[in-house]
Amino acid sequence: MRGFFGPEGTFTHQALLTLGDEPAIPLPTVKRALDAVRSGEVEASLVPIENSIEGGVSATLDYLALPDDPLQIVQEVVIPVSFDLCVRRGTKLGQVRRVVSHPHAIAQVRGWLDEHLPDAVVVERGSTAGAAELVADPASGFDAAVCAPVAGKMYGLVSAAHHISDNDRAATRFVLVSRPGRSPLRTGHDKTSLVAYMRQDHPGALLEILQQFAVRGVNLCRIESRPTKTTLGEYCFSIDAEGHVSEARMAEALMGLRRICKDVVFLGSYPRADRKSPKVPYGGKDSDYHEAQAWVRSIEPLGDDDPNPSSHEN
Ligand SMILES: O=C(O)C(=O)C[C@]1(C(=O)O)C=C[C@@H](O)C=C1
Repeated sequence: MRGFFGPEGTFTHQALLTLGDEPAIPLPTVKRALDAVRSGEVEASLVPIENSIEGGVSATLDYLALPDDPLQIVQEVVIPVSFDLCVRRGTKLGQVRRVVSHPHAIAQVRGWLDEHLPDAVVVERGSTAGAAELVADPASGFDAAVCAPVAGKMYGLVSAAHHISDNDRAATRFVLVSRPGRSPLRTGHDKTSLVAYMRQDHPGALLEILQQFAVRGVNLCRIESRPTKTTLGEYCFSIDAEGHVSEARMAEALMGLRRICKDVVFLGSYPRADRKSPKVPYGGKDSDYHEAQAWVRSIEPLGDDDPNPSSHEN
């Protein structure tokens, strides 16, 4: 059985429905949804990871990549997100004093709220659908939820205002996460996610990480720094790169990272939702790497007359 960041009616739920109509368990927080995968309660969970306006979803980035217990992304889904202001039947826009929603949703309608409800108190809660469920109860003290119109309907609310997003092209990316195992097969339009921990802070440390990808012609689709949660000012880098770990240039980039970083947490290679194929640079095909490797071996057959090659290292 699958889990998802719920309750029913979240954008995560809508994203899940695009994967089929298998029964799935709503879990109230991202942490719960990921813990349920770790404990084996569910075989995989769908969680939000990135929004085109607000950026990365910190709870997902952090709980997914626990260094001692990382999970693996096996699929991604991207859906457009658009919000309504949902109220109990009979409530007029002018009567709305207290609004509730998920922090990412609030951030995406900030301009509309400032213009239309400048005096309203805006309160953050765990999810957009959870906010709609709250507003349905008149004793909750909330008059309106910022949520998907389907969530409003699901909890018996009506829309006091439609399409209140400040940016009408907003989209959120969700990932289906399972316990570590074999990556889904390479499709030719894949993404690889990982977290890189620098060996020590020094000038050019980030540049060295980026160079591992750049020299092999691997394009990055997302990079952000996250606190390591050990010392103030210490960060790791959460990265999505174009390509699959079974491709030679990606494997070489990962090996390069592994050599220069304190730790690299692999979070999976999986098909891109937009099916965009990467541009392979000159000399970047698997056959180019294999030919070059065969050439080096033909010059100096590996290890043949040197029983202990590492003894030359200093
Ligand atoms: O609360 C929801 O409906 C969610 O699925 C979470 C979430 C998010 O974390 O970004 C997903 C999409 C929207 O951008 C707002 C909230």
